[in-house]
Amino acid sequence: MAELLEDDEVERRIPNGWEYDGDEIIRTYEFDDYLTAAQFVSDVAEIAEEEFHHPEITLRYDEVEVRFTTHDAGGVTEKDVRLADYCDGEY
Ligand SMILES: C[C@H](O)[C@H](O)[C@H]1CNC2=NC(N)=NC(=O)C2=N1
Repeated sequence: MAELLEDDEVERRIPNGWEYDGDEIIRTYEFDDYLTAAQFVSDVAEIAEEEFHHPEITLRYDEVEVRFTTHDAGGVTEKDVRLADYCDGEY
């Protein structure tokens, strides 16, 4: 099972634009329209399935909120930080 990262390591490792609330890392991506936002959700879902590590995603009219935590470990691990990078790459 993936090891939990210490708080200071999470803060240091998460990409710009991501926040850490102690249990999850969160980023809200902004879009010009709903369908572009929905396509981003689809792109993230594909990566999540490939990596078998799934975020909580909230799709709104012109933004998408992505939340990662590792349920099996009860907090943030290397997997979450890595997937955050992948999401930024799709944006
Ligand atoms: C059984 C367990 O749910 C699976 O191993 C995977 C599926 N996707 C997952 N996604 C996330 N975010 N955390 C997990 O611990 C996780 N576990």
